[in-house]
Amino acid sequence: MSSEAPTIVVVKDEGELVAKLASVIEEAANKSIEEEEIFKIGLSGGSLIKFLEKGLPDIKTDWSKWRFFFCDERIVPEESSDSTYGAYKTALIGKVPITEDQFISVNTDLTAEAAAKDYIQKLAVFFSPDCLPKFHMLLLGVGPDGHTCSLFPNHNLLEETTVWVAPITNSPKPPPARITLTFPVLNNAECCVFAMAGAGKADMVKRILADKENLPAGRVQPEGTCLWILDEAAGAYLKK
Ligand SMILES: O=C1O[C@H](COP(=O)(O)O)[C@@H](O)[C@H](O)[C@H]1O
Repeated sequence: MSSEAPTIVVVKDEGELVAKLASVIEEAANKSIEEEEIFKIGLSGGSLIKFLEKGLPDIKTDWSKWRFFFCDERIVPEESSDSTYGAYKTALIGKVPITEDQFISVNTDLTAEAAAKDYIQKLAVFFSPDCLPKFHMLLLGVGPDGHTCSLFPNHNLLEETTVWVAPITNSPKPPPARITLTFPVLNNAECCVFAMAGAGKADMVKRILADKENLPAGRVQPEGTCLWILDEAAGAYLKK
């Protein structure tokens, strides 16, 4: 695990955050495509979706080389307002030149346990089964309790080291059934990026980045780089 401190970038407002996030993604995507002919990016849900809806259309890239994975997903029908895949389809299809088959989606017709196993099989098509998946980039959020992906404080999944993707059926935040990438996979990524805006995030940002409380999002310390992009409101309690 890297002991490097994360890089923290504070920009003025949500508009600048969207632009910065898009430029970071663009650079990583074009590098990966040049080197490997593919860009493997993991998406979180929640507030990140609207940042990507606004920022991705401006990216200059070979979109056909992108593959979108899910850092976590809720076990609900795609039509549900809780479905992360459903939200990304609405946010991105038709606005960036990508197709549904570029999303490696979770089979939410299954139970959480079966869906997690099935997603591991889907990942194994893109990553060697002999070692941990190495995503080019994982885009992450932080909930009000410090959770990231569907890794919640004091939950036994925080200690899960045997599987790439784990089920959870007692999520403290609804809906209760979800699947999530586990810490070994998060921390094997080439780059993890947190993007957060608004005063509502400020206290949690301070607890993780300044006070270094042992909260799930603070345990993301990847092999590669870790970048936090904040607007001034979210970064308000960090020392200048
Ligand atoms: O439930 C979830 O919450 C987190 C944080 O969402 P936010 O709206 O507070 O940014 C999200 O990263 C995760 O993917 C999602 O399932």
